[in-house]
Amino acid sequence: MLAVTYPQSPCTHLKFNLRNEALASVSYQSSSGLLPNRFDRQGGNSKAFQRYKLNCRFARVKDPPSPNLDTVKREPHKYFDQVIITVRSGDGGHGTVLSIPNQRTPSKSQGKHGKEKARKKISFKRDYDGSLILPMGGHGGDVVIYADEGKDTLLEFHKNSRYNAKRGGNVSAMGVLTSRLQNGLAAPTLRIPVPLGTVVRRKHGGFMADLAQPGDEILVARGGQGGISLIEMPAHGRKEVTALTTNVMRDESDKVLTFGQQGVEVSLELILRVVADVGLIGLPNAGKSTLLAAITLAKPDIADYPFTTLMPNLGRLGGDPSLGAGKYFSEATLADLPGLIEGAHLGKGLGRNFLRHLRRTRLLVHVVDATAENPVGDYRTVREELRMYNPEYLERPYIVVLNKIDIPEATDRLPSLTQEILRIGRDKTSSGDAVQALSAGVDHADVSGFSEEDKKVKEIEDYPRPFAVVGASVLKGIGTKEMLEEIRAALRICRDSYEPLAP
Ligand SMILES: Nc1nc2c(ncn2[C@@H]2O[C@H](COP(=O)(O)OP(=O)(O)OP(=O)(O)O)[C@@H](O)[C@H]2O)c(=O)[nH]1
Ligand SMILES: [Mg+2]
Repeated sequence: MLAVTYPQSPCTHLKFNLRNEALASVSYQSSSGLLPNRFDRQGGNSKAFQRYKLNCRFARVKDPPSPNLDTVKREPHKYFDQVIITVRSGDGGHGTVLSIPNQRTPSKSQGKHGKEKARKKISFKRDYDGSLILPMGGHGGDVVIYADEGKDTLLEFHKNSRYNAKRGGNVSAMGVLTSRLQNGLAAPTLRIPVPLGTVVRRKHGGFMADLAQPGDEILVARGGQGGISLIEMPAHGRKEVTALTTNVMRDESDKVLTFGQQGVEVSLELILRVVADVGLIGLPNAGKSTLLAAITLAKPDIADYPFTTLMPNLGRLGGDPSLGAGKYFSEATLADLPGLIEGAHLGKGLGRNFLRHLRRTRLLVHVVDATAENPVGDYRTVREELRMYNPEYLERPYIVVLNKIDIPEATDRLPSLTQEILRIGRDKTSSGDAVQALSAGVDHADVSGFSEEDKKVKEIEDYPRPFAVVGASVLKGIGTKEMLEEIRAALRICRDSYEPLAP
């Protein structure tokens, strides 16, 4: 079934079956009214969308509208970071059947020159052991997938999901064996570039490769071998076809074939895991994209509605001048991820799809909107989502940015919010992991005097406290310098404690 969207009415989805008959037209609004059209189009895993999907399977439109195909555009696939492609390596080129040319014995009358001429005629290509070398069909093209720094997304694979390598060339000559016969041309390798951090898996099989570094590559389909050539020899008054090698293909009647081997077709799943040093997380609208735009050259979409960011944006942080040029930490990559909401680990919002991008990050920057109704509750929600998705993410060093402190209401709350957040999580003296090294360097606020309720929550919230909590307005540039210093300091420590990064 093909889902199409009319550009004029972004909330309308028309379902078509393969014969292009419309099955139903659906229009819906989110109940909260919060979700913008862009989310509606992309957020197919929202409950509302799934319910409608089920309903519309049974609904048939009596008079299917005949859409003007020029105005219909395919809805972009929501899983931009996951795609299935089919690749096929090239078939091998064919060999041929050749006959030995007539080699008349020179007569005595031809003299010395005649004998030499006749000898030249039979100087075919021979192997080291003297056996004849017959030309082979060209090797079919292999298919290789490689990591390319110039690629950012897998989107193009949704438009083109089939890749065929070329077949090898046939042996061009037919007929008589000569010394000049060439092998068929080998087909070039089909090289498919993918972004760094792409994992290649067989569709119905296992893991094949993790293309994390520039130049990483994997041969996913080997081209077919070129067909061999046969030689026709006169034997007992009739001609018999003989293969000069034992490595031959035979048909059902045991006849030796000169056909090249067929290429192979494989379906592959490509999964993009963003490779970044720092992952920006937080609820929708917290200001993650604004933060990225403030400290890097990236230009992500920013808007005052949730789910503005639909796919991760990457930005590069300039080198730390205090370390000097050429020092081991000169820059870091930041990934701004779509906002997480409660239930993200179950696939709500856009969350689950993107949570896996955190896997390759060393440091998390958790952005909290300090003007929100309950910033500490929001903070907890996101921590809880991380825990539900993968408890290891909770152990990852992180910094909390209390954002939007340009608004007076947030400025007033900043000290109390900072205190509250610093009280959540594992005590710096409790046994821990490498993150403890980070916590040890932090001058945490006074955490004595927990209430009973706090103590209970602490049991669940058994994760390290943030490396730092900073107040900032990334929009107005307030506190961004301090925030950057904290990010850099944390990254320096991460580099020391977490080499090499787990794949
Ligand atoms: N007053 C104020 N507004 C801010 C600040 N930072 C961001 N905003 C505003 O908050 C809104 C959301 O900002 P985004 O950067 O798009 O938020 P986001 O976290 O990337 O949102 P999603 O992509 O939806 O997850 C925009 O209108 C920003 O202008 C800030 O420091 N102060
Ligand atoms: Mg954003």
